[in-house]
Amino acid sequence: MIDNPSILIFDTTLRDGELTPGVHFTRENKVKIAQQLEEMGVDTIEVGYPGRYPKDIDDIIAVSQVIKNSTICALAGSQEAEIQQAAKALEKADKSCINIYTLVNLNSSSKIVDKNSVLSTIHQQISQAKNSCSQVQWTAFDATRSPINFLAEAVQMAIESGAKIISIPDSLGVAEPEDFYHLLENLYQNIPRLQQVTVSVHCHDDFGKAVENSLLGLDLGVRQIECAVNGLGARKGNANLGEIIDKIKYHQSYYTSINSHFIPKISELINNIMYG
Ligand SMILES: CC(C)[C@@](O)(CC(=O)O)C(=O)O
Repeated sequence: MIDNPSILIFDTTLRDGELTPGVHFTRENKVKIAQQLEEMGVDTIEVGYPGRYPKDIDDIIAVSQVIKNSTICALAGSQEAEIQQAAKALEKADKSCINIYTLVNLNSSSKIVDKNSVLSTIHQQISQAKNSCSQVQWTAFDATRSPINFLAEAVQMAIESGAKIISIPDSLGVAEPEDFYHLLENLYQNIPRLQQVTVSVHCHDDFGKAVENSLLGLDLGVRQIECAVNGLGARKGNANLGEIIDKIKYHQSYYTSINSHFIPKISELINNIMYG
C-alpha cells in the first residue's frame, strides 16, 4: 500500500555488524553483501567507520563503485579528521551520507564537559560535513542515558546546522520500551522542527528489546530504522533486519521498499561467510 507512510531501512551489517564478537568481513564479502542489500531495496548501507578503522576507507570505495541506488554511509566521530576521512572514502559514491555521532550523555564523560562547546562542535562538524556528501545524519550517541534537556538542545542544534536525518540510538540497549517511547515523544513535543527532518532509531538488543524499541516510534513520526542482517552488531547486536521488515509488512500501516523474499538469501549469505 503505497499511500502508507514510507519507512526507510538503514542497514548497518557492514559497520556495527562487524563489531559482533569474532566477525570480520573481507572487502570482497562487503561488496557481495552490499550488492544483495541493494538488490533487496535497502535505502542506506552503512559500510564502515574510516576514522577508527583505516581499512574501511578502501572498503567504502570498493562498495561505492558497484552500488548505484542505495545511499552509502560512513560513520564519523565529531572530530574534523574523522569527518575528512569519511568524506574522502565517500567521494565516488553516487549518493553519500556521513553519519556523525556526538556523545550527549555528559554524565558519562570522565572530563568536565562544557555544554556550549559540545553544541558548537555539533555545529562546526555538521557544517563541514554537509559540503562533502549528499546528506548528513547526526546521531545523539548514548541518547537514552542522557539528560533529556541537553539531548533536546543538541538535536535542535544539529537540525539548525543542516543535518537532514536525526538518529536517536539506544547505544547500550538499556531502554525499556516505555521509556524509549517517552523519550521520543518528549523530543517531538519540544522540538517542532523534528517534523522537517527524518528521525531514525538505532537500537541494541542487550535486553532483547531492539526490535520492539525500533518500531514503537513509527506512530510518533520515526521514519528510518537502523538494523542489521541476522541482528548482528556490538555485544548482543542491533535490531534484526528481517524481523523489522516482516513486522512492518504485517502491521500494514507503513510501507517499506524492501522485497522480503530476499531476506532468507542474505541471511544465508552472512551465515556462510561467518561459519561456512
Ligand atoms: C554511533 C552509534 C550509532 C553507535 O553504534 C555507537 C558506536 O558504534 O560507537 C551506537 O550504538 O550508539
